[in-house]
Amino acid sequence: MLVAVALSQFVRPLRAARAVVFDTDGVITDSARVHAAAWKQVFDAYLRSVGQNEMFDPVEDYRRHVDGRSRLDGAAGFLAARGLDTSDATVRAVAEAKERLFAQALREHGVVAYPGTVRLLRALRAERVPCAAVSASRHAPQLLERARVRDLFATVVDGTEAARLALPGKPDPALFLEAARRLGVAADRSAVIEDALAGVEAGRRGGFALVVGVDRTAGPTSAADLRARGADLVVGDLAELLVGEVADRA
Ligand SMILES: O=P(O)(O)OC[C@H]1O[C@@H](O)[C@H](O)[C@@H](O)[C@@H]1O
Repeated sequence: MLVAVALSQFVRPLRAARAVVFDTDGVITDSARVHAAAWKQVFDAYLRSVGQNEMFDPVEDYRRHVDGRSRLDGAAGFLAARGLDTSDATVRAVAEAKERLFAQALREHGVVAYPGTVRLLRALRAERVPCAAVSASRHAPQLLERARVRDLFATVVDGTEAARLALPGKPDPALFLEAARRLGVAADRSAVIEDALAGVEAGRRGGFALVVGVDRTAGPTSAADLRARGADLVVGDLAELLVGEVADRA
């Protein structure tokens, strides 16, 4: 007797997902480094102005205090971590300066999508698994358009939507849950793919069936940190979620 076996293109942990929610900066588009560079320029100028010698580390400080958080939360988070002034005026001034630099960098250099992410998105589309893009950033729709991947997502929940709907930022799961709701699939049947520690924690707290951590920095503890915050699986590139690629860096 012949038995039909459905061959999946996806690695085993992803096969049960009926929807996939992607973070944007650093997962879909190569823009986390653009944010980090803009933050560094602004924080360093501020640190010098208040007589501090230890500058902003665009890998470690960014990962721990800024990545995945809204513009104001990121500014306040880093200043608080250094024990500096977190008054509304200072936080807003720093955040606005960063926004000017980021917008200028986008105009001058643009942004691209990671090829491995595009491969995964196309495979999900071929298997009719709906996908959403989520971001703390108000620039996310523009980034997705400029990287020519906007049409691969059924919905986008970005920083502007979060403000309009009064959704709390990551590590609260509200943005991811809103995305799953729009896709019409429960969180416990959906996967979240995130590179930020705050975002991985949000996926875990939201009760998602699978939380994939993306470790682009490959630092000494970066994969372990993603796991500690709740990642079930850590990959360096999203193509590793397709069969035939190596998945899950320990
Ligand atoms: O200032 P924006 O574009 O609204 O972005 C807010 C935040 O968006 C997050 O996705 C980034 O990780 C942060 O670095 C950024 O600060």
